[in-house]
Amino acid sequence: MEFTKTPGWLDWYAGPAKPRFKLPAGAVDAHCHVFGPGAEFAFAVERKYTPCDASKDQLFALRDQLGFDKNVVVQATCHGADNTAMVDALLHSQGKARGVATVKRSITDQELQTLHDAGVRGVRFNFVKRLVDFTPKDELLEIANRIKPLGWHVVIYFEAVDLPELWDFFTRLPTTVVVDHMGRPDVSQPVDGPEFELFVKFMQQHPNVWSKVSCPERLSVTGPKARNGEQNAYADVIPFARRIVETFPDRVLWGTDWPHPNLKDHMPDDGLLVDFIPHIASTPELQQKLLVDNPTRLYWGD
Ligand SMILES: O=C(O)c1cc(C(=O)O)oc(=O)c1
Repeated sequence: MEFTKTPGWLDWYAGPAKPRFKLPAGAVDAHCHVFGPGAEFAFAVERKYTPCDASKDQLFALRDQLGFDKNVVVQATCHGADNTAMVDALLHSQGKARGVATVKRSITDQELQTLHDAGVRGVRFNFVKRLVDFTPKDELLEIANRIKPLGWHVVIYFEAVDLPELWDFFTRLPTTVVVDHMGRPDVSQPVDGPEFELFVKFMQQHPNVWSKVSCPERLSVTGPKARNGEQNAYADVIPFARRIVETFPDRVLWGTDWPHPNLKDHMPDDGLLVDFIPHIASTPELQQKLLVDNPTRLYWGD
């Protein structure tokens, strides 16, 4: 099938810099996606955007260029609950990729087992209204209870302003819960202001909650952008990510978010995004946990 990209769509950055920061051996890019290719893996009818293609081979080339060992491929909303493209990436990764799927309550036990055998270790629940239609909470809770015996976790994506309303639901989830992109804080507010304090409290009170300290390019208001060799990109996000890494060193993950869906302003150079990591995990010990130990435990623990 032929697809026309959403107007204004920014394609991923070709030819990223070799990072100056040398990733530790066994490092995992724990949040990235594949898009299609649309001609092979059609985008979902219910999608809210139509991206450029971003294939598994292009993802694996990026992995090698940046110096990562492995990937966690998260089902992108443009593929809805059709996990075929993501699973195809896992199956062609030679054990170097795990996945997070989107499933509906109609999924059978056999289908769940097939996803598990391919390398899926979690499901994603999305509450960002511009990306997905609403799914009833009882359906999500039912799914969470069904994936728990497989040893999977739940990945949640939401905006910081919605945390109060979603709190009761999140805290009822029976599995490990991984928050995408630090719950999307408004980084123009103080790092010790009420909004981010609520997120810290969420993690403090619930030891099953982890966070990805990813997507500075989405959260930053002031920049500077990770382009043209910039070594001090997204300065306004650093205090937020650093606080989470230093307070919860054993419950944090990092990912590129390649191919960076729905960016409006600029497309980062993924090599320079890797150079952002030492600003938020400032010691070799914190880097080892963030990039190797935590993702390996969560995704390759079995
Ligand atoms: O903020 C976004 O637009 C976004 C979208 C998706 C997706 O469409 O799956 O995933 C992300 O991690 C972030």
